Amino acid sequence: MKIVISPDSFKESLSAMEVAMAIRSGFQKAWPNAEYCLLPVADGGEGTVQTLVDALGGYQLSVPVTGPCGSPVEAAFGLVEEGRTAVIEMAAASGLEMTPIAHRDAGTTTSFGTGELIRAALDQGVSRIILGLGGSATNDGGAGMLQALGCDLSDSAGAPIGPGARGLGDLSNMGLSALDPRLQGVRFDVACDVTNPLVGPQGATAVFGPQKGVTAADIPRFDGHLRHFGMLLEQVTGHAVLDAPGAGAAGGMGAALLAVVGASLQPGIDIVTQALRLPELIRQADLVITGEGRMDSQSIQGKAPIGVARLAQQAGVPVIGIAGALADDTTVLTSNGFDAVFACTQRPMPLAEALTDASQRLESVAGNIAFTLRVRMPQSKA
Ligand SMILES: O=C(O)[C@H](O)CO
Repeated sequence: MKIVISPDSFKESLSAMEVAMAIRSGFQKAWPNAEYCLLPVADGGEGTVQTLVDALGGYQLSVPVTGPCGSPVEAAFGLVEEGRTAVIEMAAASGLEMTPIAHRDAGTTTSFGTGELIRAALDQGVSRIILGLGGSATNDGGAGMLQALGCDLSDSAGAPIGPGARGLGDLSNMGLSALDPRLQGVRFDVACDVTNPLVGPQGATAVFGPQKGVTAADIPRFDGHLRHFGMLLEQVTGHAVLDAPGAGAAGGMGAALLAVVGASLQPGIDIVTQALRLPELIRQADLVITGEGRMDSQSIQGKAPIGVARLAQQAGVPVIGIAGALADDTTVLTSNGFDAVFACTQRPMPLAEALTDASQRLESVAGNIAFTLRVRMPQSKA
């Protein structure tokens, strides 16, 4: 039996490779002789650089940039294909995980550091940038990133706007004449973790703002700032961004990249699975297992496990999902490719407790699933 194990990370507790290894350990208890193929995936968010550097062979460079809260941080990006392609994760410079809970305020957090990371890649002379969007601490539409690349975003008095979603509220003018000229010679493939639009009920602020500290009262205001920003982007660049799928990824950074550097926005999982040759490997498998820290209705907006499940479904190979936590109504998952889904918390517990020992819990549930797969119901009782 050949089993492909392709999970995403369990955020804030296990890397994608650690998840894959825990699942394999559990399965080996019941299926010690199965052939296991561990291919951790990512969806454009945190873990994308590591996954692609491992798959394509390359190395990482670390540079100092501005963190989401304005203080200096070290952020790494990958160089693959003999240095011709850079792989950047916006979450490395402007991510939610690097932002302490008490400082998660999308009103002020900035994507400036992502722009600095892009500049560092340009310094290496790359001709292609794969930029992973997702897991951001920001809701600034990528305005900070554009400023770091030379874009003039100013208020009605001509002063540069301040950081974050609040700064965006002062935006009056956009000028691209001082944009880094090296951007013109670079192809941008943007790997989005979601397909949400920039604004509206499914937009960046309404759906992902709350996890970045946006209060219910601030949602309409910040959504309005992003709409104004999107309209200005459309006016200045001629690119339609307001309804584009993926424009709302990473706090609206998808929109800025689409408009200003003519990026192609693709589901991150598609870019990653192609690089890993996952479709081909799944076709040769008997069973596929995937998972993520949480699987719910947000997962179907382009998250990695759904991408893996759909590949398995297309290949006619059974696929099981394992998550730290699941949607109350799991039919949203079973009607989108999964044959079965399991949560690995066996009793109610605080999140902090669930995050510790996640590996053991995962191994234990994987073992139970594996033993269940050995059970044969007598025909008469089936
Ligand atoms: O960063 C975010 O806002 C979410 O991961 C969606 O892209």
